[in-house]
Amino acid sequence: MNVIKFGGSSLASGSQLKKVVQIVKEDAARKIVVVSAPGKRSAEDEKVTDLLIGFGMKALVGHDYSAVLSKIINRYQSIAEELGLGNEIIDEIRTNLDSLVNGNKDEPDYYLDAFKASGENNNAKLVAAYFNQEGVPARYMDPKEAGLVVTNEPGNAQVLPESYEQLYKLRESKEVIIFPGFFGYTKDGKACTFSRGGSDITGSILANGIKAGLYENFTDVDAIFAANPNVVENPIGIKELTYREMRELSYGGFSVLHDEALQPAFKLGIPVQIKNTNNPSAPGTRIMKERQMSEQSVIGIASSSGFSSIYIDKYLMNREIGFGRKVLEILESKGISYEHMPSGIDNLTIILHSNQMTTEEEDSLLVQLKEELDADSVTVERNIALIMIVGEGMREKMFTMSKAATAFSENTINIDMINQGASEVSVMFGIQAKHEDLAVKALYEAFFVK
Ligand SMILES: Nc1ncnc2c1ncn2[C@@H]1O[C@H](COP(=O)(O)OP(=O)(O)O)[C@@H](O)[C@H]1O
Ligand SMILES: N[C@@H](CC(=O)OP(=O)(O)O)C(=O)O
Repeated sequence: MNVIKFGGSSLASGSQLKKVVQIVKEDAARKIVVVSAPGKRSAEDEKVTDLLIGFGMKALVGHDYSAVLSKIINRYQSIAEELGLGNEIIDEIRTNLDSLVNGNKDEPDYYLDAFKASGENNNAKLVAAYFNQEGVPARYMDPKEAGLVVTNEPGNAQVLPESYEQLYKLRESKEVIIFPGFFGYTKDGKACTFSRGGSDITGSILANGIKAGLYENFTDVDAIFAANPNVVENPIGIKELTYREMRELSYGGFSVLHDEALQPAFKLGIPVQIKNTNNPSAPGTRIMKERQMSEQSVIGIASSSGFSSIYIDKYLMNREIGFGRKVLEILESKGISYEHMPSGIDNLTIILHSNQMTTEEEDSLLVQLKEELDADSVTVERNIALIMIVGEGMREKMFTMSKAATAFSENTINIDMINQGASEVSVMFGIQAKHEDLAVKALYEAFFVK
């Protein structure tokens, strides 16, 4: 039995949904279908989730939301009309959207999460109606009824372990199950979403819960490419990846699969297959425990921006017992998480997501670090991008670092930080964000073209 997830791009219009039903019909193992909210039909289009956030924000502060609400209803309506579905489903969606406004505004994060979750929830109902019309017996599944329980962290929910056992019973369904992605319910019954792009996580959780043979993730590209196709022209497609490689690449910026979406499948060794809804016969990319090794040491190059790098310098730091603990305690007291912390004898760099602080808060953090640590200097670099080169084969090949360093220097890109993960599956470079695309192109050229 397989779990099959369709992303927003695969559900953006009626013609996309026609492909989806065809794909599900082709393989009787495809019993659990996870759906996102309708995504973009073109580069300029808006995702229904983004429209819902706009709707929720306006409703929260009492502003006029009628225009954005009409846009949302029109998205569902145009899909329903294209598919020849009756008015019933649109009436149901309209009633649901109207009711969201009356949620509890005393808890703004949960209030907004109910809006966000409705995008996939209403779409799952629409997709189930369409499947039945097309002769595929299907049933919408409410995540609450299914027992998908999550932590009380709106916009960043984590699955609770008891969910897996509860979800196992979905195997018994005679009909194809249409399960809305992106959210679950807290123990006290509130809808709570995963982070953005989180329908991928739902698919993986369900794959674990029903002990699936395969988790198929359908999107709008033929494969996971060795570099972001929006940066590098015609990058090569990757046939196979290990879980570890994919984890590093999706963390590093390969937005095609959410970086939290591997763990549940990985725990049971369930392979994940990325496929293209618009070209389902393309083999796609398979992610699994082990892969066939090739001559190629590096398998992918990822990048992401929006980081700050705080540099702390103190003579004899290496001798000072508890120095690292003090640094981390200061971050913890401010509710700040850090991404990486490479260190030298007398210095330490902390890489963190810039969006955790305003510039003023960052300045006051620097003062606090300097004073409480009695540091010689504490400085910050903003607008840092992280570039990651990833590949299991890097452990054996000694020249990877020199090749990367040459690519940077030939393009006069200064490396602010280097961090080799303990797993030796990746190396990370911190550079000025303005050089991000150039760095990816240069590394792609060095490892895949030359
Ligand atoms: N290395 C990569 N390989 C493939 N796609 C990538 C990569 N990096 C970024 N992407 C982008 O990810 C997109 C697919 O992810 P997403 O938009 O979340 O799809 P969906 O709507 O199916 O959830 C692709 O269209 C592509 O632009
Ligand atoms: N619709 C949600 C969740 C999601 O996973 O969407 P998509 O599959 O289109 O990335 C979002 O936009 O964040």
